[in-house]
Amino acid sequence: MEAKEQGLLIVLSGPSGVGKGTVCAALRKRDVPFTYSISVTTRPPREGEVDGVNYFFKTKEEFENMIKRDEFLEWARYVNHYYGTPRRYVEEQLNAGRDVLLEIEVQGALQVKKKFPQGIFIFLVPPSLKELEQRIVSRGTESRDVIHNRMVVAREELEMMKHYDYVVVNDKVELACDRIEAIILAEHCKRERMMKHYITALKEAE
Ligand SMILES: Nc1nc2c(ncn2[C@@H]2O[C@H](COP(=O)(O)OP(=O)(O)O)[C@@H](O)[C@H]2O)c(=O)[nH]1
Ligand SMILES: Nc1ncnc2c1ncn2[C@@H]1O[C@H](COP(=O)(O)OP(=O)(O)O)[C@@H](O)[C@H]1O
Repeated sequence: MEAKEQGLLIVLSGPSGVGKGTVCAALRKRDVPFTYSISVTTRPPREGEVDGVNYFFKTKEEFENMIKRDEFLEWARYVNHYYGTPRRYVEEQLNAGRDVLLEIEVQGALQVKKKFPQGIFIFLVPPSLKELEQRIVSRGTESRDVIHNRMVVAREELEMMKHYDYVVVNDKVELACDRIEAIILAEHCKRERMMKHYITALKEAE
């Protein structure tokens, strides 16, 4: 008898500059078998970002047409730009039994929680707010004004931690990855998930 698991929807959020991108890149190197959803955004590409790899970069009009056609699982406006998760790819991957990781901000995560209450919601936090600002400054991709706006939003976002199932401190990247891997491993072993599959498998074997 084989207990085949369904894919898990994993949502990772956290304030700008906390290290979401860095931690996801480190998880990729570990060959953790996630499917990473690629978001659509109206934000201009940063140096080194590639269309279709980091994001699908679209105009405001293109984005708004995608909203009208109901092509997003969730979407939000964040610091003057639109960001959204294309629905179809995520649904296909979950149905194929693959875990899908969404790296999205809080408003979008709350929309996903309504549609997928069984999702796993992880909030990445910095060791301190001072360290957070330093990371955004040292990344060197944002102007002083944008950094100020992002710090204002970051303070509000930290309040939203209460909507998440898990909080992971990104003190050291490898430790943060260990924690995320541990959470996902444990979630795969959850009794209610396993029981559902065993009951299905038992019924099929009857
Ligand atoms: N709701 C939503 N947020 C997204 C999506 N893609 C990225 N984001 C979030 O948008 C915020 C800004 O992303 P970005 O401009 O790449 O900056 P950075 O993540 O701070 O480096 C981050 O909190 C991302 O997690 C998406 O598809 N939907
Ligand atoms: N654990 C960490 N310790 C020190 N610096 C980090 C850590 N995680 C990320 N950084 C640095 O912080 C900056 C912001 O990280 P990034 O992944 O771009 O954040 P986000 O995607 O959350 O906006 C980058 O310069 C990155 O190298």
